Amino acid sequence: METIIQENIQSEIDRTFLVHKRQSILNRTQSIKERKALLEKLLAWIKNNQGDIRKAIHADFKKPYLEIDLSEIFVVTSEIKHALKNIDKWIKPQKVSTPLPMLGTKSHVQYEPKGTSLIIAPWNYPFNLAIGPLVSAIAAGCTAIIKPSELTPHTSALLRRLVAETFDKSQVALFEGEVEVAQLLLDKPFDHIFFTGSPAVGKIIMKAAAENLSSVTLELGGKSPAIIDFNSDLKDAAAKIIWGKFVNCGQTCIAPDYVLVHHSVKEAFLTALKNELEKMYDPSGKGIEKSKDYARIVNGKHLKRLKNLLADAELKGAEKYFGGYVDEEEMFFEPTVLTELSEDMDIMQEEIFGPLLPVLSFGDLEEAIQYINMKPKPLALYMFSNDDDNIKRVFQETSSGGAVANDCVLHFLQNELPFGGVNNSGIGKAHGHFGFLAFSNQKAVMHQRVGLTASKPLYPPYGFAGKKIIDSLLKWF
Ligand SMILES: NC(=O)c1ccc[n+]([C@@H]2O[C@H](COP(=O)([O-])OP(=O)(O)OC[C@H]3O[C@@H](n4cnc5c(N)ncnc54)[C@H](O)[C@@H]3O)[C@@H](O)[C@H]2O)c1
Repeated sequence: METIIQENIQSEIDRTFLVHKRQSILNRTQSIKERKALLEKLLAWIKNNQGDIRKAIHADFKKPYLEIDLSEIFVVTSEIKHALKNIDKWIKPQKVSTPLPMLGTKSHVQYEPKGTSLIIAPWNYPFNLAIGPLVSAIAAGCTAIIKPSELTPHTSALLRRLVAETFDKSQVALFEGEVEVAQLLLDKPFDHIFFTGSPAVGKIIMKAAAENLSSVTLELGGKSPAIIDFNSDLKDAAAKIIWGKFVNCGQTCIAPDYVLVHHSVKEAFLTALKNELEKMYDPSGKGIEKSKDYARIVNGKHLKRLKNLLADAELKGAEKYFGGYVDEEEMFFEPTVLTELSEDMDIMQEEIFGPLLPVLSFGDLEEAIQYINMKPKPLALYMFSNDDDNIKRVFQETSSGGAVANDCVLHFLQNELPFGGVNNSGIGKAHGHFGFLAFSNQKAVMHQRVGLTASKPLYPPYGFAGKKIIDSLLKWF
């Protein structure tokens, strides 16, 4: 039975890929007006179905409506509006200047759609991370096949409806399913693969892409640090870290993974963390599990993984400063702050991706910088300080996909910035113009008129005239 289903999906994938291959060639002459029309249709669908989007994501892991509106819907609608506003500018061929040895020629960069694209999305922002990259694919003129996460079935079903009601199958298609479906898709020679997920699966994707030399954008994860300098506004920093860490129940790729706080303000910072946590998630004092503003863990497997991280840390000497309560039936995991950490704990090696926050201290900034530089490069780095020189120093002496001073997570909303990681946290960039570039081939175009080779002196049989030209090139340029 399973084999028959597998064969059906296989033939459906084969057929869809072929259709997309043909369409992607036609798309080379697609007008900007056509691309804008597709984006406007997408925008209208989202506006008309906002209630259904909320319901689907909430059904998957009780994400609060306000968080859905901000981090799933607004992020995507602003991405679409930004593309609609800028697409004419992005598509325009870019003239380049002509260096002296190239006099007599004329050159420009032409943006052509890469062609067929595959978008593989994770579960943690299931709408945003499937549709956000689709906006860039459409803006660039690519066809797209989306493979949403199997862990958020309500959102996946909604995405299927969105695609069916908005696009012609030849432009955008969607395949739901488990890992096997992703693997069948990955056998196809896509022109570009845009993957969002874990570094471990990112490596599998890159290997599969290598078979066809498909280009890739890998939006991965990692351990993003937050540094609290001795002179920072502790109350403000604590509030921002509590929000950045516990929004979406800590299941955010750019959540601060752990905190490095200057030893002189550690106790005051921990007190501020506790105060801010209670203010946000337990204002009535009835317990955080009663809060409607706190999401749940996506499934039992992840809940168990987080419980194991906590147990391993406690076994090796970590102390719970706050939290630790778990209700398995409700998939509730209380926001938990840990101190007394050491490097042999799993929690200090793996991306946490849940509501556990280790707080470590450092003596001077050099120590914090060295600690970060010993680990794989993070997706984001947050620096809370009142000293601009210290901020500048940390940003210069560490490497991360993004960096924010005196806040966290917010850079995701800034469409003018490239979003993505570096090495272990990702390859390539997304959002706005950078997303458009990810799905575009930057074609080098030159027109010869009377340039270097026009009178053929550089061709064999080599003679005096050719030698003279080469000699002067070497001498003067
Ligand atoms: N950089 C970003 O923008 C960003 C955003 C969100 C999440 N993330 C990262 O994603 C991870 C969490 O999401 P997840 O658990 O859904 O990630 P995941 O890597 O387990 O899965 C992501 C997608 O890949 C597919 N997949 C899983 N195993 C596969 C395999 N062997 N072959 C082919 N496809 C496979 C899944 O079906 C899913 O659609 C975290 O590491 C997080 O940091 C990164």
